[in-house]
Amino acid sequence: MTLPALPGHPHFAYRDNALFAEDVRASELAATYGTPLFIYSKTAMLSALASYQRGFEGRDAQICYAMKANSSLAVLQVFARADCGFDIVSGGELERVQAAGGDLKKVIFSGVGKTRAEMCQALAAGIGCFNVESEAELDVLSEVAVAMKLRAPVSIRVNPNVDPKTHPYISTGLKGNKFGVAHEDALRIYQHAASLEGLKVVGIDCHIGSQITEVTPYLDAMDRVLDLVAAIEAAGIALAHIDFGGGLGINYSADDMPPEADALWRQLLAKLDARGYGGKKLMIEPGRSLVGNAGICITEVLYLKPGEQKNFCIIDAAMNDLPRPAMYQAFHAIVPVERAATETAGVIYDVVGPVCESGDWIGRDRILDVAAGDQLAVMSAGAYCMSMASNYNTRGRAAELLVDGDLARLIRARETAADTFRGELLMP
Ligand SMILES: Cc1ncc(COP(=O)(O)O)c(C=O)c1O
Ligand SMILES: N[C@@H](CCCC[NH3+])C(=O)O
Repeated sequence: MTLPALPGHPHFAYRDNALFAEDVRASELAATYGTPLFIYSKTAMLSALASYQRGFEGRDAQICYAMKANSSLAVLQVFARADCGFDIVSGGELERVQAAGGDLKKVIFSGVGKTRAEMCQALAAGIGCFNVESEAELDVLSEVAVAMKLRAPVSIRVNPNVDPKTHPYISTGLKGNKFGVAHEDALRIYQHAASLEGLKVVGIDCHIGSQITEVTPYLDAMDRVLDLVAAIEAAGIALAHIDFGGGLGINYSADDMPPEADALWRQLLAKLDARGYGGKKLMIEPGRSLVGNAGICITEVLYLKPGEQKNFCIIDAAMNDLPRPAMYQAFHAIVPVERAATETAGVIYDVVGPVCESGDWIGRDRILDVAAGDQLAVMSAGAYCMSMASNYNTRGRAAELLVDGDLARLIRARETAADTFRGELLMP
């Protein structure tokens, strides 16, 4: 049996057949903290960030980490300390930025359904920009700001109608998606925004989708957005910044080969320069590409269940911990935490969790050489795993660790059952 290469994980590697997270042996962490267990590498996060920073060297650019990818406080702290802003989508995320010590002036607030209460909260906090997604939202935001005797800094999310060539559930910039305003309506809506008393137009933004592995959709979206910038500024509305969103993919397997962030931005900046907008302030909102390959989830094999059609490898992590396979048929590599010294043929398994749903699978048709009690690592689990985790089947959410060199720190305690029903009340 040929063991799969670890896709894109320089900070999670085997040493003498034992998987290490930076300089810490994963099996030792699992023995101390139990499973399922998320382990993040701080170095991996900072090196992913460094690729963007290299790409933007010498430019006026602000990286706003899209914290929906992983909003654990210690993860936010890593990015806040590295001078990042944050892209948020709820008042709850704003409170997380505050709790992690982030700079509120570097916060941008995206999302199609901001409530008045969230607008008040964000205005009072003094965030940097509201990325507004509809004309109706502009009117409400202006009203809320006027009532608070403030002016809300706004950018309007335009929908460039570009196919990002990714899973349909995570493409966002096509006609028919709920996000942003249509390209052809954008100028009129900007003129409306500029006329509202409670608003100050500061920028324009777009975000075309997630797990994008090609450069062309970005180049096309940039052209479409720059066409609008020209038209909006010709109408007398100045745009201080352009925000190109997030979306850059990671390599979950050898089939996904996205460009490096610095290489992507070299091409995008060349276009920006060629079109005469190289001096504009730039913003981006990367999520997955900063944290996705900086995390793994360690799980224990509970049972092996041979079957006529399928063999099942039942693990203690489930769709409530790792929802991406159930939601998008997403692929995560699954590898042994301690490899056998000699290779065997292995057996083909569907790797499934204990949740009562047929959709509760983590990997299909995986060749594994495992026994009950062994540990497996689900790779590329830093993004959209813990942040989308649930308590379905009254399963407490997993513990999380942050590793930095040979130091591992608990950054989230494992949830107990009592944690999951705190706040629930019995009838008198
Ligand atoms: C508005 C917005 N910005 C940024 C992101 C981050 O995307 P990604 O994690 O693909 O970089 C998303 C999620 O797709 C988003 O909806
Ligand atoms: N949750 C998705 C990405 C959604 C991006 C948010 N707009 C995923 O895991 O791939």
